[in-house]
Order: sequence, then structure tokens, then C-alpha cells
Amino acid sequence: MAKGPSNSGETPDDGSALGASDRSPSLDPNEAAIYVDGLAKTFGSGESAVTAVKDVSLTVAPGEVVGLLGPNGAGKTTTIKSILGLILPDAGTVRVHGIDVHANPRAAYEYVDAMLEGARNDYWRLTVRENLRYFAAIRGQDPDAVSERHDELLEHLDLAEKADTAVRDLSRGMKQKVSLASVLAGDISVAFLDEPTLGLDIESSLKLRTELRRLAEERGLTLVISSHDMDVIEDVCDRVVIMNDGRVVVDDTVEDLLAGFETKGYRISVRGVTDEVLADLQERFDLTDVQRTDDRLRFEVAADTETFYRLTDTMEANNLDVASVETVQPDLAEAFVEMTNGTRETSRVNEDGASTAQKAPTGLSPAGDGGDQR
Ligand SMILES: Nc1ncnc2c1ncn2[C@@H]1O[C@H](COP(=O)(O)OP(=O)(O)OP(=O)(O)O)[C@@H](O)[C@H]1O
Repeated sequence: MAKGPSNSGETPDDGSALGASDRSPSLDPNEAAIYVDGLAKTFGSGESAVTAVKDVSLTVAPGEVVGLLGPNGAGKTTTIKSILGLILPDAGTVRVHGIDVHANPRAAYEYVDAMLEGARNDYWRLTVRENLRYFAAIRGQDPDAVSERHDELLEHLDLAEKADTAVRDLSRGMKQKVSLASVLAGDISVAFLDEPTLGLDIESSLKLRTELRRLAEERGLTLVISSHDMDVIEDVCDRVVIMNDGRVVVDDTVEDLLAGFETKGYRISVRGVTDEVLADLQERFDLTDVQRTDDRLRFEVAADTETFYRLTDTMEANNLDVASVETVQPDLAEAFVEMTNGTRETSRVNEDGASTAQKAPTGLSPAGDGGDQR
């Protein structure tokens, strides 16, 4: 079993925060598996200073699976390394299961591990099982005492047959799974996984997603996953945190995030459209991907329900023959691009913050209640 919330007997010392923000995450620091409040970090000084993280607050409940996304340079790695105690922030509090990571790094380290850069953490000359034993041992566990759990892990990750093979002789996808198994071998309760499905074929990727959900649901493992594969995020994560320019710009369930896209799209195919009618439609509606073939016109249109009815009325009034209408659902990849390119992200945190917090099944707050993000 993954370790439960703080059993160290340590009482969080709220006064110890490094200039904690007045915008505190809603989950109690003792209840949260991960508690970050007002995190800030600038590298270098003077003209060459780079502010990597500006004022990041987030909480993750035990057993929750969160996707951490953002474009290059958004501040994800700095945030993760700060939670792991690898970077000392300029300001902010970071706790793992109630333990202040910077005041008590060794105690916090008992609970947390990370697979940050793919399959680099393993010893390629050792066999798969030897790697697991090694990583359990450096976490202070007797490898013989946990061998049954390791067998189970190997079984679930489809690595049992390769248990006695040297890691260097495995395929890239297999190495990736060994890397994950090594992180989990130490019986930690919080894991950061960077691109966990990289190099896996579809079947292995799907199996791994199922396994990650099982570990979260059955063992209460808390996971923070970053991936460029939005399908993985959609499949595995309860919640998505999107960072941009050193800040959290979205903190929401995948479902609510997509539901927030009021304007869905439609793909329409229609006959009998003259150039004049097309010009009129283009002036009145947001048509994209317009293609004409023979007598048929195909286009996409971004429209809420009301606009869609106005469009169908217009088409009817012009005696157009509608051949087909399909809805185009927004997906997470689209949402991500919009949230990190446009201005929408700031309004989402500011306007939706409170209501999202109520809707979220975990009862966690989104990215604080605005504060400096305004
Ligand atoms: N050690 C460092 N020294 C100087 N600048 C740094 C350092 N680490 C990160 N940065 C800068 O801080 C900003 C945030 O970087 P960070 O690595 O946290 O972003 P990221 O979201 O993880 O990006 P990526 O997806 O590219 O890994 C970037 O502008 C980066 O160049």
C-alpha cells in the first residue's frame, strides 16, 4: 500500500512559509498530498533574470491524478522540482503530506518520487527486478520483504516475463515501463511522471493508463502527469492544471474544462449555394474550412445552439439543401491551445474560480481565488 498522509508526527509550522501568498489554496495543508501556496522562483539576477514561476498555488488530494500542462518554458519543471525539494523557491510554501519540503526534505522524500526525463533513472546493466530491488533499498526497504509487491507491479505492467532481463536489452517502450516500475518500487505515495507513455505502442499505452488509474484508485497513489499526449491526460487525469508564463491559468476537471467551451462547432455539407449566398453566410457566421466541390459546399462553423438555429433558418430561407450536419466536439488539445494562446485563460481563473471549486468532485479549489493572477 502507498503510504498514507503524514505519519511523521510533524505539525506544519505555518509561520515557516517563505513569504506565503495571501491567496491560500482551499485544501488543508495536512489533508493535501501536495500543497503549494504562493510559489515563486526567479533564476539569475539583473538583466539576465528569468522569472520561471510567479505565484503558483495548487493542492492535490491523496489519490488524485492531475495533468500538469503548459507550453515550453511555462514553469512546470520549476514547479515540480520545487515540490521535489530540488529547487529552493524565492517565496511560497510547499508541503507533501503536510511536511514542509524545504524545512524537512528527507522526511518529505519518503513520500515522493519522480520520473522526470523518461527512462534515465534505471541501471541498464541490472535486470528489471534488480532495478526494482535497488530502488526499494535506497528508500530504506528490505527488498525481500517487498518482493511480492514487486511481482505484482511487474505483472500489472506486463514486465513479468522480462523480470530477469538486463534493462539495456529491452525495447524503448519496455525501458519506459521499467522506469515507471522503479519509481513505484519504493512504495511512495506521490509520483510525478513526465511523459509516462512515451515510446509505447497503442496497446501498451492503453494498458499503462489503466494501471495508473488502478494505482490511484486502489492504492491511493497521487499522480501528477505531464504529457504532450492529450488523450493520455483525458483518459487518466481527474483534473488538469495548465500553466503559462509562470502562472496557473487553468485548474479544472477535464469535463468542466471542455464544458466551458460554450461554442461548439458544426461541420455542414449543403447544396445549392450561390456565391452571393456564401458571401452572406460568411458575413453573418464564423465559417471556417470552406470547401466547394461540384454542387456541394462544405464548411465548419463555430456556433452555440442559438447561432446554429439562426444559421439553419438562414439556409432554409435561401432554399439550400442541407446534406449533412455533424457536431465537432472540442477536445483537450484544442482547449489547451486556446487557453495558452489567447486571453481566455486569465478570465477563466478569475471568473470561473469559485464556481469550479464547487463543481469539482474533489472539493479542491482551482488556482486560488485570483490574487495576483488578475
Ligand atoms: N536553472 C535555470 N536557470 C535559468 N533559467 C531557467 C532555469 N531553469 C528554468 N529556467 C527558465 O525558466 C523558465 C521556466 O522553465 P521550466 O523548465 O520550469 O518550464 P517548463 O514549463 O518545464 O518548460 P518545458 O516544457 O520546456 O520543459 C524558462 O524560461 C526557462 O528557460
